[in-house]
Amino acid sequence: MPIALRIEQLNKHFANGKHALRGIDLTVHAGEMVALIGASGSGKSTLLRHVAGLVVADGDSHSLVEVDGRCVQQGGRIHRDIRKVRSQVGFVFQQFNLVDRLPVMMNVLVGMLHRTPRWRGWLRVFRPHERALALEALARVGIADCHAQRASTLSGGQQQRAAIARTLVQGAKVVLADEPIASLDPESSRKVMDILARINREDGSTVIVSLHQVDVAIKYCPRVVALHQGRVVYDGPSADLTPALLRELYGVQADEILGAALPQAPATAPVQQPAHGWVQPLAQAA
Ligand SMILES: Nc1ncnc2c1ncn2[C@@H]1O[C@H](COP(=O)(O)OP(=O)(O)OP(=O)(O)O)[C@@H](O)[C@H]1O
Repeated sequence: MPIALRIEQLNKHFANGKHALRGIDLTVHAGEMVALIGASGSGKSTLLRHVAGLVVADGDSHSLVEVDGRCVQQGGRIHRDIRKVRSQVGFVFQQFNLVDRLPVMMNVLVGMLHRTPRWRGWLRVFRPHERALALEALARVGIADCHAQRASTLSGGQQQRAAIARTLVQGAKVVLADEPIASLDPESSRKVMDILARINREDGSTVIVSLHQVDVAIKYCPRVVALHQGRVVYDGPSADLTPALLRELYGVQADEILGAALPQAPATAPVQQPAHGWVQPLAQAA
């Protein structure tokens, strides 16, 4: 399988001195569905934003981020052809990032702007076949009947599905979803996760989704990457992520990411080390 995402030696200090990412190395193959988990502040959003080229790594580093073989940023500098790479990367935000006052259809058509002449984007002139594609994308996410409504009139779950439809018309090979279900009710969350899984399965898109709760990650993603204080502390099969291992990796923070669905293991339960995947026990990572 070709490599969809390559991250090497990624370090990030913010201006306030916060060391948000610490030596991240990560390779994701095309067609994988990967969950990024970790407690609040562990660096999930920061990592995804580096992949999309929205945040730049430390300037003095030897860092590299490549998507689909193309450089996003290297050594703390965004690549000059970033627009080409960005067209391959769909970003789904926790807060949907739709334009409230515009119709749903127009919000979805925005995903096509990278391949339409600029004047058409300004004047919002889209061809019938482009509108048909947008409608098809809305049908795939189950909200075609809402296409003429203003985005602000949709429920949170519907807005998130519209945001996913936007990545569909974009033709993104890699979909980054940053806590896409964090502000949704359980039923809307299930629908959004089902849609992401379908895009991965049916279109072969690579999906990297950051999630707060490990039960959702295990249900939908064969591979989990766990962050703790800006480091990867686990990278392996989701099936091997037992509550006991999570407690070993996260200590008192484990309950935040365990979610309600997993049985509570006694804190003293022996930890089964998986055959592979356990990157660095917390005690050694500190
Ligand atoms: N622009 C910024 N300036 C300073 N510090 C930042 C900035 N963005 C993020 N941070 C800090 O970097 C760390 C990682 O933040 P990040 O948002 O990536 O975590 P997260 O795992 O996505 O958290 P959450 O699950 O709460 O969204 C946090 O300590 C956060 O406060």
